[in-house]
Amino acid sequence: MIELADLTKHFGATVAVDGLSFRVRPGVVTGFLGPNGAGKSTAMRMMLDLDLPTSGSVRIDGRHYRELAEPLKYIGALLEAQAMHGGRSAYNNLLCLAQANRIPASRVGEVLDIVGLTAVARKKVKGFSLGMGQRLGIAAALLGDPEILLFDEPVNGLDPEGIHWIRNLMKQLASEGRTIFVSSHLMSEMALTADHLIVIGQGRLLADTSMAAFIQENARSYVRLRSPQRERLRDVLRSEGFTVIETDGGALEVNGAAPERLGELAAGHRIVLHELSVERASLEEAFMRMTAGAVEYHAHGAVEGPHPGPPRPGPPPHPGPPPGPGPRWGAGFTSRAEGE
Ligand SMILES: Nc1ncnc2c1ncn2[C@@H]1O[C@H](COP(=O)(O)OP(=O)(O)OP(=O)(O)O)[C@@H](O)[C@H]1O
Repeated sequence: MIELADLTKHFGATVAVDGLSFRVRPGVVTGFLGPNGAGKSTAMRMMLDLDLPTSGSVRIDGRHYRELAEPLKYIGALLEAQAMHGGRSAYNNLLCLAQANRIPASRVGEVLDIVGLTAVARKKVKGFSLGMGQRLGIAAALLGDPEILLFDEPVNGLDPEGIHWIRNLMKQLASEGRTIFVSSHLMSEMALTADHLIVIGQGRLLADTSMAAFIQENARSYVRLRSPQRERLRDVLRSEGFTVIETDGGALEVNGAAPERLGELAAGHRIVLHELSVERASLEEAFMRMTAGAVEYHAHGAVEGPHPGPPRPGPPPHPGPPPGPGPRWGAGFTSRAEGE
């Protein structure tokens, strides 16, 4: 379990994380979403004691990171940039990490096996592909057999096979009762992986809910119908109590209806249908709608809710243009970011 209590981080005038409070629970994959610059990486870095909070706290199984005698045995992380020694082999990189954390050397072979790098264990890391590097980073995160794992953008730049592998690994780790917390900008992938979602915008909590509830509450599912007898169909549907939206493209959209019922109604009135399709609400649509008011930068008019409705109140505007992204440190668990 990870617990954030009123966690706040300022970088000069930039408020990167603003009073965040939530819990990440074991046994499920929890997705961490937010537009660029929302504060996801900063929050994750504070979970790992790589950035110091300006105020508030993070507890790992009830304790602060610094109170954990052997932190790698509690929490492992794959951050965006990995701090691996390119001139050393995969095996030696992990062995150094194991020795520094009093983890038996036998565990190195085990984690290399889990991530499928046994065959290249003695090869220098500088020759590794992006996918191999990600696998090695995950091996490092798994080294202490921790109950809690953080993954910051784990599928960035990976091919479909690599993405599939990481997805299944995270699900497997969660099914073992571990706490899995993962950030990603790939909505379709997140929709397949996460059971629960934490959504932030401009450093503040926007949602802490199940994947299903988030999509249901923030996006629309509807049935689309096309017919050469459009007006008749519309009148029949309305007389049956359905809410029908007429689109510019000539289709009819019906919210919250079973497609079977609509098809039977059309057949009962001898109305020809050219299309009867279900449009399921997507995580991407729900995310765009929820965060439309909370993006740090976006092209004019580029971010709009996918369907009409009152705009949601977003957090107040950002206090000012932030500096460029801060330096990224890997999962070496030793260095603090500059700029503090
Ligand atoms: N070391 C730093 N020094 C100064 N500002 C920083 C530093 N790290 C992050 N920031 C700023 O804090 C804010 C949050 O950044 P952060 O990287 O945590 O967001 P993010 O949600 O992970 O973004 P992305 O999705 O683009 O990776 C941004 O405005 C960023 O420019």
